[in-house]
Amino acid sequence: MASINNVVVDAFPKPQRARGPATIMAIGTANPPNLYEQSAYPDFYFRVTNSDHKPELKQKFRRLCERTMIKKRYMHLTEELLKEKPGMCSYMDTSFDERQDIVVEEVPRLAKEAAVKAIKEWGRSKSEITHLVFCSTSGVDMPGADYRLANLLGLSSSVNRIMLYNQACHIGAQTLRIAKDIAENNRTARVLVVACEVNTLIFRGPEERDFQNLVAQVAFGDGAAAVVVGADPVEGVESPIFEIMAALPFTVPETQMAVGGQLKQIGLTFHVAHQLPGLIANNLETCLGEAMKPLGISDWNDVFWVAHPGNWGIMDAVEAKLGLEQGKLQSSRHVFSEFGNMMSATVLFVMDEVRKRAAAKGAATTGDGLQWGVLCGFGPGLSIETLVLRSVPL
Ligand SMILES: CC(C)(COP(=O)(O)OP(=O)(O)OC[C@H]1O[C@@H](n2cnc3c(N)ncnc32)[C@H](O)[C@@H]1OP(=O)(O)O)[C@@H](O)C(=O)NCCC(=O)NCCSC(=O)CC(=O)O
Repeated sequence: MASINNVVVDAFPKPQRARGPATIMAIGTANPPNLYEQSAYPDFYFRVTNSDHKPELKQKFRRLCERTMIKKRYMHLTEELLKEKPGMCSYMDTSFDERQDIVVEEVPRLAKEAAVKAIKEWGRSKSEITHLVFCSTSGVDMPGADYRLANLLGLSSSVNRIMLYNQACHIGAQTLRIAKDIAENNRTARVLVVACEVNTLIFRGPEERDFQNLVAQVAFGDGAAAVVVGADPVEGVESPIFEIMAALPFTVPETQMAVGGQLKQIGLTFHVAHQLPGLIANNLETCLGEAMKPLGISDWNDVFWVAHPGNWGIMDAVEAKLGLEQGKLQSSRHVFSEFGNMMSATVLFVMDEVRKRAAAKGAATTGDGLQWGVLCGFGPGLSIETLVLRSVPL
């Protein structure tokens, strides 16, 4: 009986484990064409939501916009489009369906723009993409945005699709953790990781008593990022950018109220606790210590940083708590100020910025001249994702 079982088991193909670590081989990003200067946003927002009769609230909103330190954001929504959808401009009207109609189309469309760029940089045929790991906080659908994206790109009908909806910011780093597991356990796997956020669900009119809604309106921008991950790169064909040496998730106990949102008939509501910067900063060192233990690194200035920015206060708190030199979070601050918080896609934009900045200044490695780096994602849970990256020579 045992030998018959062995024959049956042997008949199935066994995935071959990779020799080396999962490697990031390409990064592509995309944003919608509509650019909003943060300094002009209060005028736009109060006009389209018919709220100009609330000058004090508008002044408060203007101060919040300034406090974010965001300069620009990109959004799918335009004044023309919003005029056709008055429910989305109100504070409390039932408007889920009209929001959903937009994101079902726009999330895969924007994702495709980023994915096409990543596949082009990767340099191999899209038919060689074996896995698609897609995350988005922008709506839900059946079949999902992963299905639509696979069709738009013309991926193989046997591509192994994974769709992660409604997780917010840390999921960008988490998709890389999932891709690492896939790539290292399947030597020939080539994983297209895509994070796409079209924050149409969050846009709502202002209301004096709802501070959390005002905060949600000042910070989020639309963006998509795509990354190709695989192990054992084919020499002369695939070019490594970063290797993913370790990936550690951590859920901070008793902090589920720190950040989160609810999908409702009025859209996606969002809340952030005032304590969030401190909570992240106070727990990050434990995560970094665990992740970096095999390397014996405990000075966080000895590594390059790819951190989800969250907001300006979070970056200030992390810098202060970990004693980071000014400039360590330069790429995070740059992406936040140029694009706003694009939730899951943001950390992948930061990774792109780190390698581009390194190349532009003639650094010795993709990690700003350093060998080792950390990639951090923060989101509801409170969830902290920590990845250890190794750069490659430039
Ligand atoms: C909006 C912010 C600039 C606010 O910054 P601060 O927290 O430092 O605000 P502050 O203390 O200076 O206060 C600014 C103004 O708000 C008022 N204010 C503060 N708290 C208030 C409250 N609970 N109710 C009413 N008003 C309040 C203050 O009195 C002040 O008003 P006045 O001006 O009248 O004096 C910042 O939180 C931000 O950039 N947020 C971006 C969104 C965000 O945090 N995203 C989540 C990141 S987490 C993430 O990315 C993970 C994920 O989402 O998954």
